[in-house]
Amino acid sequence: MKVRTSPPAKLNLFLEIPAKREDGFHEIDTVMTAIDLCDELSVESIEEPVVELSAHWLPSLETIASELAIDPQSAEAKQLLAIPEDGRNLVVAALQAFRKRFQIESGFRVELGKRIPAGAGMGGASSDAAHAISCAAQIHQFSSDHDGLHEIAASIGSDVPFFLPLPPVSQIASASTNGETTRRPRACHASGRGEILQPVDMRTDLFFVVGYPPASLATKDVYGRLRVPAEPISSKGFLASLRANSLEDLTSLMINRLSEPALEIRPELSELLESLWKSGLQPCQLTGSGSACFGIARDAEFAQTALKQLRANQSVPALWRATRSVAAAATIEIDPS
Ligand SMILES: C[C@](O)(CO)[C@H](O)COP(=O)(O)OP(=O)(O)OC[C@H]1O[C@@H](n2ccc(N)nc2=O)[C@H](O)[C@@H]1O
Ligand SMILES: Nc1ncnc2c1ncn2[C@@H]1O[C@H](COP(=O)(O)OP(=O)(O)OP(=O)(O)O)[C@@H](O)[C@H]1O
Repeated sequence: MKVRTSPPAKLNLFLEIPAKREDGFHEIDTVMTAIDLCDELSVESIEEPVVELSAHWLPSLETIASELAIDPQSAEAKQLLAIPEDGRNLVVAALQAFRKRFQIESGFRVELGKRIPAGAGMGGASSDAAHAISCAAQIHQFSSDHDGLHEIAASIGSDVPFFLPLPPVSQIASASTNGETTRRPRACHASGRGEILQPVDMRTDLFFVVGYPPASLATKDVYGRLRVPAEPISSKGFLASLRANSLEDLTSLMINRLSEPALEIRPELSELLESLWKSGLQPCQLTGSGSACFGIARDAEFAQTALKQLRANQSVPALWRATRSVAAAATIEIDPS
């Protein structure tokens, strides 16, 4: 059996880090939405007890390198655009964990088409891993509610559970019971290490322009430079504005506590942020641990206008994408071939 899905990227609209934990990770207080910038994943069951992955850029490595204004044969491109095909790829790690957990003898053959840049703070690898788990569950006829799926996801990475369907309401920590709860929301509040998820009722779509510069950032390095705030800001006010769809309030309430350490490592990100701001996309900020930055547009048309302007400005090369909020969890199609 072969199935297909399109793992989406995510943006952190709000990210505060209230504390460092004993286990070396940090407590986070974040609001994330998935966006319609998606990879393409196909997963097929095979008899051999292995996980085989082949990965490539969409539409091609050359096109992506040209947008980033780098030579596709250069060492820089090799470092920035490398996609591991072995156990370092979170898809392989997730499917191996799935086979081990459920004692599955057969293996998987996976094809991965990448559009989401890595080391971008857009959760691309995490989304691929979560969607691979959902595909494996579908192939082996596990319910998408199976407890084990969230456990496998959390063991692969802090951002991975966000991209699975949420557990039924009774299992969601302090879930709202007023009908706004859904298992495939466009936005979630995440706490703990990132695995305690609560859906957020976003009244309308949000529109964005996202920019990824020719520079990646390692999540570990960015957290490593963070100074935990003495007085963390709660996401409560931000969540209230998001529910009320009050874009003006969002401007003053948006925050990413990882911006400061990310900008210390990559000061050139300030130019990317400035160009987003100048094109009228406000508020704008870094997503996750960077290096991608985004700005909010008032509607889809404004996002397209800003996109054209940003692409015309050759002095700040980046993968610029106009995008909108979508559900994070997989919709899986059965491949008839
Ligand atoms: C920045 C965010 O993207 C915000 O959503 C996430 O917190 C990062 O999640 P992620 O990339 O899935 O991170 P992981 O792969 O679990 O961890 C990578 C490294 O980031 C740091 N890390 C990550 C998550 C967290 N809550 N606290 C941390 O301190 C740890 O040093 C860890 O070794
Ligand atoms: N499926 C995958 N696609 C691309 N890169 C992957 C994948 N799995 C593992 N990697 C490796 O993981 C590294 C970080 O990729 P990832 O997309 O997780 O970073 P990120 O954009 O910072 O996401 P996050 O916000 O989850 O930290 C890459 O440099 C790459 O070598």
